Amino acid sequence: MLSALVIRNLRNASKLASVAGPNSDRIVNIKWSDGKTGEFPLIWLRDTSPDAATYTISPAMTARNLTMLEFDVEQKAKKLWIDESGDSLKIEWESGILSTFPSEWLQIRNPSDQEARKRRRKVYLFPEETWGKEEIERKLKRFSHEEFMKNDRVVHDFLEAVCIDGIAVLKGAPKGVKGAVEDIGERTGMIKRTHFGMVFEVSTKADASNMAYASNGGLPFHTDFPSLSHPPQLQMLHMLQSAEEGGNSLFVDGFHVAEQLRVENPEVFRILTTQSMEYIEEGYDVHEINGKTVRFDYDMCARHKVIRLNDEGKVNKIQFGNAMRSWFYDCEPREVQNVYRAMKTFTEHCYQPRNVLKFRLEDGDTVLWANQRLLHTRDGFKNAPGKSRTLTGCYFDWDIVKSRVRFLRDKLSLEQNQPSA
Ligand SMILES: C[N+](C)(C)CCCC(=O)O
Ligand SMILES: O=C(O)CCC(=O)C(=O)O
Ligand SMILES: [Fe+2]
Repeated sequence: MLSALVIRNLRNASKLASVAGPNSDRIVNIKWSDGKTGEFPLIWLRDTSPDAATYTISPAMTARNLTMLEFDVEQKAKKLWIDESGDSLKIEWESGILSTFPSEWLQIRNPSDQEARKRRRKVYLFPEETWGKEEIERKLKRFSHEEFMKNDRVVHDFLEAVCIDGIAVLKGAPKGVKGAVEDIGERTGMIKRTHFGMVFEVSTKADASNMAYASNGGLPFHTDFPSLSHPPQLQMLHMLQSAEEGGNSLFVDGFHVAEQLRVENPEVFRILTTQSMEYIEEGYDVHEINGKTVRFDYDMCARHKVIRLNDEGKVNKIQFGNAMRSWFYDCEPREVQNVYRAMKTFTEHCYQPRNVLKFRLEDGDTVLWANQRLLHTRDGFKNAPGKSRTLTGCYFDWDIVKSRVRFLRDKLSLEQNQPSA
């Protein structure tokens, strides 16, 4: 939707000076009075025309009315001109439709402006930098739980920090009171349910369904659920009862470790980005769903590369968990030794002091992080008599979290808000 901010900026947009074309490539050339220029494909102008015949824009929906089956991709303009005030480009199409493109509308979307394209790419909320210990200790963002619960701006800033830094902290929820995870979940969007329930509890339990529940020992660095083909993209933990000693939280930026390996150990990087690992998770978990205690049996199996690259060769996913790693290596037997060497080197990098963020969650603190980027763990702990270390937690997926960030940018007319249509 057009936010108040865009409307405000519209009044400040520089004037349109001239329009020429379309040329033989069906490009319309535009000049602004400040000297800026723009190349706009004619068919794109027809397709994105901000008028009610082209788009349905209501509070409940933003959607294109045109169908590709009926859309004439060769259609022509009858007439193109800049209105007298210089505020907008007008196009009258062969079909009779009249389009009006305000100057600011064209500036924001200018396809030949690299800055405009760069600005648009920020809408995906991808991280721009990875971190080591020093960087994250300097920039880790912490917010008040109470403020998060009542102030939308804090929800925005907290979730934005998680998108960019991969981790952020909420401090000081009422101590020892259950429900903080559910409350934060509601402010964030939709909790992602797993075979451990909507909200899980981490404490030492009999018949433990997971290593985190099995003892008060430390755990190895891992991402949660390499056993799933689509592991949750974010994880949250809230401290209900901290240990008397130990039980610290440790995090490492797996994207950072991967970039280190790319430079410092290319052979290990090659193996981890090409050889997939299989993970299994077989057992059952007993938890409550809608007030009923249920036993959920599972036999999960999935395979991933420890480091996944996107089409441009950028690191975009990390999956590793030694407890669930299976026995199967889909490669020649003589290659297996080097696969183990690679996993070992990767793990050693995760533990290097230059990479590790370590802090203690106090009672009432919550941490939310990117589960397909950061590896996490805890160190061993000792409980005070009668006080068993207990956390609650849940998972989210990026679409929901990022949707909330964009929604709040629009609702609060923040500078980072971007148009949908
Ligand atoms: C924390 N818990 C038990 C809900 C899930 C752990 C998933 C994993 O160990 O990969
Ligand atoms: O006990 C902890 O602090 C974390 C345990 C863990 O790895 C998890 O809950 O996923
Ligand atoms: Fe975990």
